[in-house]
Amino acid sequence: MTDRTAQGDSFKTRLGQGTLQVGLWLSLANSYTTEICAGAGFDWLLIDGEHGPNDLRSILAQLQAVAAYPSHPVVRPPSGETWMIKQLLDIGARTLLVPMVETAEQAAMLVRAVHYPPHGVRGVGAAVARVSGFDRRRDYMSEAATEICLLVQIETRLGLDNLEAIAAVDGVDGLFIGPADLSASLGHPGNPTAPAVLAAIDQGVRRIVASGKAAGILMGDETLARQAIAAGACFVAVGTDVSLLARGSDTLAARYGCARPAVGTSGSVY
Ligand SMILES: O=C(O)C(=O)C[C@H](O)[C@@H](O)CO
Repeated sequence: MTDRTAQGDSFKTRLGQGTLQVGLWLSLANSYTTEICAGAGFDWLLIDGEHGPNDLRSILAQLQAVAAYPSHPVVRPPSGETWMIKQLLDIGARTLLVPMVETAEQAAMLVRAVHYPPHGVRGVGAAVARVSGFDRRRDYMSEAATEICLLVQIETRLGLDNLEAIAAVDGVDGLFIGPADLSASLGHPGNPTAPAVLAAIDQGVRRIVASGKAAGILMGDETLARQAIAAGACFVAVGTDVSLLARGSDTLAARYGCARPAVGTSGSVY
């Protein structure tokens, strides 16, 4: 697998240094479009198994497609189930973004899920898995702990309340604010740009940075993305494959007068 870990320049290393890394969100669940996006040069690419129609095999195909490029793949499972995490790590995901983390206890369970005993509960099967190069990497078991990067999503009122306790969990490498879910949890569903939500996002990013952990976010609006970066966010997804295709095709259709009118009035930041 291609990664910059060997050169001491991995996504995880740069995360620890607070170096800005710009990403793209991939929800199309397709290795062909993922490869197109990998060629664009983003620092990282989020393969979304929570809301994108992915399964283990489609995530595997996308990891294989990205491997030829320097962009670092981050995989989001639908939830933080231990068995899902084991399967994703075995197919070669090094960095996971787990949605809906609300307590320190939940974060500690996730840390245990990504590590082998005695520090965790990850099942041992790397010898037959892609992550070890099918046992051609004999040092995988001893190196896994330093390579794996665990990111958790803060996207509810309870998660915000417990932010410092979650950040204090050893083994959590970064905390990522989810504006869509957070806006719903704060009483503004479908409106992540409501002033109260934007204030909570700004405060959340600053609290994560103050905790010493890396802060991340998805923000497709450039002004808001740059505000998050100014507040200290260092892994920032700035758009989605879906919106690039949808807005690009809308725009082209409109130029020839065949666009369908948009429905509804609420704006999206994605
Ligand atoms: O809550 C959020 O925002 C996220 O977690 C990202 C969304 O899931 C993303 O799919 C855009 O809606």
